[in-house]
Amino acid sequence: MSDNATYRDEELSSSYLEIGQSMRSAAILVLLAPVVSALLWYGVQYSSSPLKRYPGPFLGAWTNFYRMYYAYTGKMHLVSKKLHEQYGPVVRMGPNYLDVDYSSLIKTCFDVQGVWQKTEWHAVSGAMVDGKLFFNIFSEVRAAEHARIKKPIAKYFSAAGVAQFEPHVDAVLASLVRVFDERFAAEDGYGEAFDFSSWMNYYAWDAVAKTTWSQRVGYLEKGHDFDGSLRTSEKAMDYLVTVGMNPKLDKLFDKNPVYRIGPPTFGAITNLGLGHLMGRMKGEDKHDPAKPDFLDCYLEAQQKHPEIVDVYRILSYMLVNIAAGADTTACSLRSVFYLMLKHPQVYKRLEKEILNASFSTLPTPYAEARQLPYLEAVSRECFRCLPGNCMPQERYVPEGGLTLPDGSFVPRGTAVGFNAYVLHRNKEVWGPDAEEFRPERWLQGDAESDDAFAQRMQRLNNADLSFGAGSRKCMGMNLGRLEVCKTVATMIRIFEFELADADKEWSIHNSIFPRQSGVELRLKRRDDMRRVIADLDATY
Ligand code: HEM
Repeated sequence: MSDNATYRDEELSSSYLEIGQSMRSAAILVLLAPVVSALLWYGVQYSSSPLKRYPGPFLGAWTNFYRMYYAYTGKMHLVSKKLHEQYGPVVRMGPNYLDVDYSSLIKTCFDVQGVWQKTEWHAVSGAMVDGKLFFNIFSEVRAAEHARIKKPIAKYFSAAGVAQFEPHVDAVLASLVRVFDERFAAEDGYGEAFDFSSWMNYYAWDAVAKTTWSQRVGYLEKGHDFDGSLRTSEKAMDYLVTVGMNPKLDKLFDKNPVYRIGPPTFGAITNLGLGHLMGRMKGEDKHDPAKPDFLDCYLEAQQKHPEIVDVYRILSYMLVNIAAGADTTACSLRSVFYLMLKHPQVYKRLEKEILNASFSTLPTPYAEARQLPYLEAVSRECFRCLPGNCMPQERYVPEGGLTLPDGSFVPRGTAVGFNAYVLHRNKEVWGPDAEEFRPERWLQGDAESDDAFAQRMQRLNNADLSFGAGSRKCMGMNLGRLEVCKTVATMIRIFEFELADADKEWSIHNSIFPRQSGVELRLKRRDDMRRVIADLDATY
């Protein structure tokens, strides 16, 4: 080969090399461009954010994936608490989100007019109906629309309104007593250990279904999640808390118009509700007219407000009862039994109060159970220690902004969140024993004057977020309290309880509702109760 030829070959291969290199560089540039742009975008957002002054975890200030991860783990309440211990009352946990531990702001941020709107976190639980987004009373974030759909049914949730549903709760409670007696009481002494956590779910779901359309779902009788709805509900809540931290992702997963990826839908319960609604409208859904249910009330609301209440709306009212009223009540009942039995002196005192009361009948009428001050104190302490909603209750700062107690100014459009689990442990509000389970804090002290007690209660009530506050306060609070109070009074009157393993701790997965598992109990029928249980069985 000549020198010339060699030279040309080298020249050729070097120009190929150059072309190859520049193509590689171009490819790297193409690949890097989005990353660099994203970093630039994040950088500009970060450095220009008015929330930059607030402390918090580094990643939280950059991306919502930080909160999303902890929501997914079910430990958000513990993470928030730890961050507040580290950083103080205001923690920036998201690019546009401040988690605050100031109960003095509850009145402002949870206003009764609804100026402080819920964030899109809640809207993730909206559903697609005929290609349109449909929001229920919980998920509707627009204040005016929320007020419009709430108005026709609000009165049925008042204390007097829910009193008419008590016979339904009695019927399901009587079944709970019978099922517990048959399955878990021994002839003499305590029976086998059982999973109280699951049974409270069965009970609460059956009870809220019964108050809503006069029929249980059937979990108590069957003794398991026979139609899969309880598992579906857990998955739907897991989805809501996780994707709710990054609501744009909801358009990809749930509201995707091309292909819906998830979460699972409440098919079985929706069909059950729809069946009752259609049946009732045709006069085929038999129920005792002397025992009205929510569905009767919603149909009455339709008569009075036909422009607001159509068939879809009635179904939505019914389903929100189940979604918002079942797990919350189950969680509250688990808390009462677990925390009370973990503190034997509390159990002894409550047992004494209940056994000394002479109830006119069993199940204990709510009007009688609510007269027991220690029972009320124990329930409130349980709501405080493990609130039924352990995720932050979020609102957008409206026009005019918000001045925090430290004097700093938070601009309009910022999301602020109040986690009841954190606020209920604030030592400045609840005292140095805020971390302790101490029902006595809800009672008048021996040396405390009436005035001082009233003032202290006022302070505690103002700081209590167990049922939310303002225009979006829990609509079912009166029913939830009725169920918890009479269930505890009835069960303790009829049975003695103990923890299967006094040293074992429960586990909690926070998915809005703090789902407790591992609450294993044993029970024993009280000596004088055999006859009463037989009578209950015959009556209900
Ligand atoms: C002890 C049991 C209960 C607890 C601890 C509880 C707790 C709560 C909390 C904290 C909220 C506010 C959530 C937020 O703002 O993000 C709420 C809202 C709500 N709850 Fe309950 N709840 C209970 C029982 C019930 C029951 C039995 C029903 C219905 C039958 C119900 C229906 C609702 C509804 C409809 C809302 C939305 C209210 C609105 O946005 O206007 N709850 N609940």
